[in-house]
Amino acid sequence: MTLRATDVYHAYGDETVFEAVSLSISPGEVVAIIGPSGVGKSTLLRLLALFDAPDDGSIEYDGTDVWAVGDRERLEYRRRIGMVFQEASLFDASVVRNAEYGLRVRQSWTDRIRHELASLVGAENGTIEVIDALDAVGLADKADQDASSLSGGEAQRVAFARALAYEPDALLLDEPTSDLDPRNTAVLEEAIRNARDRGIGVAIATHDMHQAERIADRVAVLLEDEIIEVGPTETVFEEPTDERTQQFIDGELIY
Ligand SMILES: Nc1ncnc2c1ncn2[C@@H]1O[C@H](COP(=O)(O)OP(=O)(O)OP(=O)(O)O)[C@@H](O)[C@H]1O
Repeated sequence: MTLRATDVYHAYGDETVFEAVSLSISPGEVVAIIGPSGVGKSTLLRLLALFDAPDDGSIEYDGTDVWAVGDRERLEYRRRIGMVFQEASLFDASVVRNAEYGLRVRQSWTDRIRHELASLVGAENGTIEVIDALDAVGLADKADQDASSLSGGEAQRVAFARALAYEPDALLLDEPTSDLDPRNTAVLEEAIRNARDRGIGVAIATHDMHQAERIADRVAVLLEDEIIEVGPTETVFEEPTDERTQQFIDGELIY
């Protein structure tokens, strides 16, 4: 499913965040959104995830203006999106209970059928999708552990598994590794690549330029109310068309 923001204007009260932002995320690509703190990266992800409606412009999923359809249809679209925030925000329950939360919200099969199928393939502590998702972040062996006993990095990996478990069409990631050490970051980056390779479209807001270089297919630079540049990662980092992009990457553009 292709997500697209077209000429989106958004403000909080009198404070304009951006004027006319356009960005698309296609199936099977990772798009990194970079830019200074407070420029609106999280806001853009929230708009793409349908948490908030844009004040002007449109958000389209596969060409459908999702704020022009009814609430029920929009909810169906919303369920096709997985979102991961900077904070894992897990429930006080086991790892597997946390990881299966999104799936429960979306599920169309009964628990019993899912668990029966899971037990057929030897995944006794959860459904197939949940065990797969926990496996993708290297935590299948901790499925029955209390989430409260996890490290911050492991908790964030469970939050990613929770988003992955119900097989979303797109993943929107808001600085998901900003509090993580290099090892946990590497595990999540590998899981992001694998999700991309399975056809999931990924948008990630990040302050880590090296991370953007490592995992993004395209990079969008958000600055001064607009996206000043968007293009293939190598082009944006090696031969940016806007001199402010180079200044930002070099750390010379401070807001
Ligand atoms: N709920 C809100 N109410 C009012 N203002 C808000 C709200 N959320 C964000 N803002 C403001 O909108 C602007 C953009 O915030 P946003 O969090 O989208 O930026 P960001 O680029 O993600 O920042 P960071 O990199 O620090 O996470 C900021 O000036 C912020 O203070």
